[in-house]
Amino acid sequence: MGEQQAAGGREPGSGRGKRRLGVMGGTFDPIHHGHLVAASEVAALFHLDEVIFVPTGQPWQKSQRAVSPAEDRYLMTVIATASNPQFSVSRSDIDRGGPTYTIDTLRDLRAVHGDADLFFITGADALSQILSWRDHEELFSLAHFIGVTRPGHDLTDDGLPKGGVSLVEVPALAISSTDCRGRVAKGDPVWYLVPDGVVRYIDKRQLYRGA
Ligand SMILES: Nc1ncnc2c1ncn2[C@@H]1O[C@H](COP(=O)(O)OP(=O)(O)OP(=O)(O)O)[C@@H](O)[C@H]1O
Ligand SMILES: O=C(O)c1ccc[n+]([C@@H]2O[C@H](COP(=O)([O-])O)[C@@H](O)[C@H]2O)c1
Repeated sequence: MGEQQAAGGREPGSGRGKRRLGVMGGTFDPIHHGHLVAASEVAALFHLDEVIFVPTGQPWQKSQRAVSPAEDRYLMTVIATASNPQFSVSRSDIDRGGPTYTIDTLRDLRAVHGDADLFFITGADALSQILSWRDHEELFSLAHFIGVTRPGHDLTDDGLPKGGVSLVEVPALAISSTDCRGRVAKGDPVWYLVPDGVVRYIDKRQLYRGA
């Protein structure tokens, strides 16, 4: 485990006294322990003051399937992060409306958080697609990107701007939201794959029964 590479041989933004904010964007349908471990590990390695989880409004690259209502995904994210004082949740992508683009997420956060250093945390699968994201050339001027290992996906920064991305190995948890939804649909347990409160919320709202 540990950081494989940090831009310029040191952690970006360190020693400048600015707030260091992690941004963990995701559809979180549902949020699971893979997301939480990734955020926690990056927060420790990069000395982040806070990690802001940002549930997507409309994830345009997931349009081939029905995504659960944004309010359910938002509330599950709040429940999952509530016990960690370093974690918070933003409604920015949900309240903006329309398809969610990370360029807008980062612009909104920059407007609210002034001159803080932003660190966008993303999994190996998402990192490999980043050149297909809207305005990807500008993304790297707004935040430093941290790609984390994810079982089944190679972690590589091939083709990405030098200095714009750090690669980090986190404890591997072979959990995906797709798998969690499939398990609920089959009546299999999701205890310990997602936080206890999220298990209860899924049950209360009868989510994923027909997934
Ligand atoms: N087990 C995991 N380990 C590390 N990173 C993960 C893991 N699961 C998801 N991520 C990362 O978290 C971010 C948000 O993920 P997302 O909400 O799409 O979850 P997901 O499990 O990939 O969902 P789905 O299975 O529905 O595609 C992405 O950058 C993704 O790569
Ligand atoms: O900006 C884009 O064009 C873009 C395209 C695909 C995904 N993203 C972001 O990547 C993060 C993970 O997305 P997802 O769909 O894997 O949950 C989330 O914050 C998305 O908004 C962003």
